[in-house]
Amino acid sequence: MPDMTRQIFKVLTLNAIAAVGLKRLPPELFQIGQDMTDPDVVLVRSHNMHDMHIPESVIAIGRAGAGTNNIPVNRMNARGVPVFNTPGANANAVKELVLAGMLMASRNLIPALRFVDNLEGDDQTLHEQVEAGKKQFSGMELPGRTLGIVGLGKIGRLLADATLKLGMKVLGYDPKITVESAWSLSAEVQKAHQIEDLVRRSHFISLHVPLNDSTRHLIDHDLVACMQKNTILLNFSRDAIVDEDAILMGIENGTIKYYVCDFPSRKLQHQPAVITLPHLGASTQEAEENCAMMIADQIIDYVQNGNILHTVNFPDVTMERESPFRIAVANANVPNLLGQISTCMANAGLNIHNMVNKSRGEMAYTLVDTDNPVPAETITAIAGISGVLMVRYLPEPSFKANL
Ligand SMILES: NC(=O)c1ccc[n+]([C@@H]2O[C@H](COP(=O)([O-])OP(=O)(O)OC[C@H]3O[C@@H](n4cnc5c(N)ncnc54)[C@H](O)[C@@H]3O)[C@@H](O)[C@H]2O)c1
Ligand SMILES: O=C(O)[C@H](O)COP(=O)(O)O
Repeated sequence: MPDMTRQIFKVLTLNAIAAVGLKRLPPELFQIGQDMTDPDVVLVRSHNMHDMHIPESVIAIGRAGAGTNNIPVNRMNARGVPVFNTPGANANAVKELVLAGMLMASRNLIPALRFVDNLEGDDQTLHEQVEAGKKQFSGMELPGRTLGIVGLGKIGRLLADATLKLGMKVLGYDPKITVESAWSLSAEVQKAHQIEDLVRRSHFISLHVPLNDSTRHLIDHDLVACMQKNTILLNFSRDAIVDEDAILMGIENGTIKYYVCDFPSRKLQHQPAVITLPHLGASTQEAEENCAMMIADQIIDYVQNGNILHTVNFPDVTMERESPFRIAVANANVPNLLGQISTCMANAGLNIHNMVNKSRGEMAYTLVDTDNPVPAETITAIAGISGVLMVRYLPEPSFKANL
């Protein structure tokens, strides 16, 4: 059970988080460092946390970015620790880099640059070689071409809007599309019912799905075999969304003209038809600052009020403060747990002022405001209920001093 008398929360940063975000964490409440023992909160970007010991003191992990495949979310589920991320905060940066990737590929810009770099002789000779050599880099234009977007979330939708404005036809595939995404998706995006259908009909294919068990090697030999000749495939999601052997086979047999991605690997290095960037998708000042500010605000609200917005393992649960006394409970989503929590509170003679309970998959989360202070024994009793994963008592600061 977290230490409820703690006045200062220790924040361990595993990557550089933009200063403008860290500054939002009030110094009277948060102590921030890269080398922090027993942290309460971990802030991270792409640092791989899978092999890391995550101390029992941790009550939240904040990913300043979108992908959480570098975080052991299942392990955190078992401990009732929410894993926050910042959906959309870096989406424009990725969209712009995908557009750059499409243009680099459609106009053969990388081999063209290499060609110019290797020219020798005086200006006159250079000029002659340029005019004689440029035809090998003749490209194609985007209007009228079809872009297939796999994953119509924050990035996929922005990319759809931008490419429609460039005159492209856009096909979309997303069997798990959210209601919010569907509402904000342009009506001009045509729906592909199967990914094979999208792949067959697209000149460009761009991947914008999270990496998980169902998307690992989504682009495999079978799907590459469905592609048109000279397809341009863009992957700014994660390396393992594609089977690199299938990509290299597709390049060899002329199915894939370019594979443009953000994830270098030994297999892909020095392949002329592969354009690899060093994981630059979210590396703009704007995206880094947006992510840092968003994650800081979410963490402050969670630490102080128990409110949860934008995690990958908890339901969104927020409740306005109407009373100074609040408990937050993360528990397994099984019958009768709420009843047992209420019983503990009734046993202490506590009147419930307001309460909200939501579940997401196997995780449930409850906020309860009471009219009176919650005794330490009641918190201990709730923590002892089988299935309760984490309990926090969150009195408003002036009441906390009395704990
Ligand atoms: N290169 C970078 O620097 C960079 C930056 C940001 C995000 N990313 C990656 O891009 C991914 C997407 O980011 P986002 O902000 O758009 O996330 P998002 O959660 O807003 O969108 C992901 C979409 O993928 C859909 N999806 C899930 N499984 C699918 C499947 N099997 N087939 C088709 N669609 C599926 C979801 O329904 C959702 O709409 C992130 O998870 C991250 O891995 C990379
Ligand atoms: O998923 C993401 O948000 C991106 O991959 C960005 O990663 P980064 O924060 O390490 O640049």
